[in-house]
Amino acid sequence: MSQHESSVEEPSGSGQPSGSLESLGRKRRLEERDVPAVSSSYSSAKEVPGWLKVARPQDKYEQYGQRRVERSNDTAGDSRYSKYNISTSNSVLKRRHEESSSGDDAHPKYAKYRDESLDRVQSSSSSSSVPEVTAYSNIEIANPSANHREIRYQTFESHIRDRETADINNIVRSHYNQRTVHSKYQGSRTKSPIYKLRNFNNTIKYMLLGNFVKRDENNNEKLFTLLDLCCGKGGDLNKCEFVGIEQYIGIDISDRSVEEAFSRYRQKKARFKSAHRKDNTKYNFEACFATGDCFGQTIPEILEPNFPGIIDRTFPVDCVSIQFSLHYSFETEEKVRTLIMNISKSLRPGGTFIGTIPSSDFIRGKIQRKEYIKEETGKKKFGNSIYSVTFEKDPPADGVFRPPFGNKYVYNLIDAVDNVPEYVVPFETLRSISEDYGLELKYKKNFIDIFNEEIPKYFPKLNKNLIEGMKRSDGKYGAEGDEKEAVGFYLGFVFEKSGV
Ligand SMILES: C[S@@+](CC[C@H](N)C(=O)[O-])C[C@H]1O[C@@H](n2cnc3c(N)ncnc32)[C@H](O)[C@@H]1O
Repeated sequence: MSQHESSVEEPSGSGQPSGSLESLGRKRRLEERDVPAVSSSYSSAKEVPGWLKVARPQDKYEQYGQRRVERSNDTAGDSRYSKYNISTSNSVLKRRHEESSSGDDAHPKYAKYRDESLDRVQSSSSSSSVPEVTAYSNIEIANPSANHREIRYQTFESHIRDRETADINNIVRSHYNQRTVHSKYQGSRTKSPIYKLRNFNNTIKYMLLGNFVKRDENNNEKLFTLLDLCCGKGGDLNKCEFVGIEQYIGIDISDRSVEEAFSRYRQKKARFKSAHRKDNTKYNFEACFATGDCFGQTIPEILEPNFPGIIDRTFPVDCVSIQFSLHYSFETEEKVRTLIMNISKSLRPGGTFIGTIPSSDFIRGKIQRKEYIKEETGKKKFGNSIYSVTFEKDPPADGVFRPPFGNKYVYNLIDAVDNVPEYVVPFETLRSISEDYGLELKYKKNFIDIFNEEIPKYFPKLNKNLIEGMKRSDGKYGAEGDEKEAVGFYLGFVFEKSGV
């Protein structure tokens, strides 16, 4: 989903002065550091930054367990990786944009901007449903405004062939790759029909991250770190500056999105690091980005080939954030367990797992109250002018999905998500699996309630443009009409890693 498409860039400058979050100890740590813990300036794939050139104990990786990855194994002889069956060759560091060109159905709407290679999804039998792991560091992104004149706003539609037969990873990757390319040319974001909705969703994420991303006050040695799973185009980078983190690690399956996220980060990265003169319009944290499948690979499998030593140097982290994405994992129990294991093993005790997902309570209510229509195809559908949910199979009359995995629906959000398959996330199942991995539920609330409860506190803290972008027709702030129902489809949650 995506409102998820929160790739909404909020208006620039929404990074909040984080002076209140800075303890003296932290300032000292920053001053004393002479090498960044996660460097953004890897000039080539072969160069390993100095801070990573350390011996690392093998058992650090063992906490993530063993996963099978189908790809060429050229790591023979390196016993550290044998249990993950992952490649350490430089070949995996190559950008993998060479999805072969299909030359298919050019859409007149943005044909001139078209990257035809993005249209085709790979066949479901292809082993590439697990992406090759790619690190992003030294990437040149053309400035689109230099090449194309902005004429009018063009709403987004994806063009995915083989949609019916392709597997979810391929559909999702193609969709978000196309979305990323399109967003460069579509015109001013303020013209989007869901501009207000995006601002609303961003505000919710500010509130969740602002309230629940906490540094480890008992450990002055560790840098304040956030792992952003399914990070998309880096729509939450501003929020990370807002909460004052020191290190950011972003992973997404869409290589175009990861490229874009890195490009955005690089453009706003503060050049000089000084605890005394902090430029709050810039990113004062270090970051790295990688492509990977967060539901099918372990975090070391994704990160280590590109950033050797990163697990030992930067994990466990203080927060794992997964925004508007977890529902894609509910295709199978195995995917959900892989994801939750990744999250739990990445977190320090007391660290938080923060996410936003469609609410199974909301979906159940719609079904129980029979607030749906039957399409000509016989499929049941609910929604309004902004969003729609179309069930693949008849939903259960009581709205309780059993078994809790693989309950597919197609989600549509105007100008953002174009009929992409998603899966119902029965919240109790998420809670129970999370508990299996030592994650305890701390907070769960519908978006409307989060907004109403938190807005008095956040109104003075957030960027003015973001707030103004939520102005309703009655002069108040928040969501209204069809947008209100569309945002009410979502909930925010927070789990905490148990232990000391
Ligand atoms: C709606 S977007 C959300 C992006 C970002 N979290 C935000 O809030 O702006 C969903 C993201 O999930 C990513 N995604 C879906 N399945 C994934 C997977 N298995 N592994 C990694 N990323 C995945 C998509 O590529 C897409 O960028």
